[in-house]
Amino acid sequence: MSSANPDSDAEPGRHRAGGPSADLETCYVGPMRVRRDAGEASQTTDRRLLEWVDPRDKDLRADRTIRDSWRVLRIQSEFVAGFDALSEVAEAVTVFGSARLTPGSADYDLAIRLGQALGEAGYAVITGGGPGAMEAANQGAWTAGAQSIGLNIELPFEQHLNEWVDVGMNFRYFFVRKTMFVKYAQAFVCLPGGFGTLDEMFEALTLVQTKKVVRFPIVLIGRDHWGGLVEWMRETLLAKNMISADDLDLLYLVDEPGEAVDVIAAAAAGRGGR
Ligand SMILES: C/C(=C\CNc1ncnc2c1ncn2[C@@H]1O[C@H](COP(=O)(O)O)[C@@H](O)[C@H]1O)CO
Repeated sequence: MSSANPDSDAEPGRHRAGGPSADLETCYVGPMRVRRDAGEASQTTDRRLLEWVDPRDKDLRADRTIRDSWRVLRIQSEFVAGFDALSEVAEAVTVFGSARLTPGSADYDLAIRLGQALGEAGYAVITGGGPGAMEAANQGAWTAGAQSIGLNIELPFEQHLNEWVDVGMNFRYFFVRKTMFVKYAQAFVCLPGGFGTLDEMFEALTLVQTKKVVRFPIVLIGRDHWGGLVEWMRETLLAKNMISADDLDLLYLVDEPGEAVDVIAAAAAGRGGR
């Protein structure tokens, strides 16, 4: 492996006796599918990008400069690939939600129904391409005959695009993937979820609050899950004047997929859409 190419550690052509070994993990490094041992696999591209380098070490600092310059090209190429893959997507809604939902649970079923309702309303559905809510929303979209898009991310463990995705891409960089979630959607719907979903929801919220994004609503589906958080925003953040009352209006709390579709359609109509 060239030291000037810090993220390309697939080492093609390395031979091992005895064929594929059980202690190797299959994972994706950007678009590449590779088999590596667990230690190597935990070294994701994002982790290498954000790795701390001791600033007291002059040689390490110099090495970092070269590596980061090279890295910019890879980031650039990931943007190009993402723009190319998604430029033909028509009207789309990005759906976020827990990777840990299990088939048969009420929230998983809600995610399927949401994907289907969005698809039947004519929207392509974009998800993180993983398991749980993502897989369920993709299933719903696929069942409705809508475009079902999955934007996966390199993680430190085995990771596959779910089987319901018909346009899929594996990203190395979190922030590149996040750009695609926003750029090709006209609304976000957040299903019940944990830290990942909260991160995505708050990023969307700050983009809208700061008017970096002006075109879309953020719908939180599942009052049981989201109601407490919105209440905390009102009782704590608003009460302490850390947000304004208008900011709370950026979030739409609903329970049913049909209500989410209505909010999105109304927002589209308000900005001269369909
Ligand atoms: C934890 C598990 C799988 C992880 N796989 C993921 N694949 C793709 N996208 C993911 C994954 N995990 C999180 N995300 C993104 O964050 C959101 C969900 O995070 P949460 O913490 O589960 O709420 C989701 O919208 C994705 O974009 C299965 O064991």
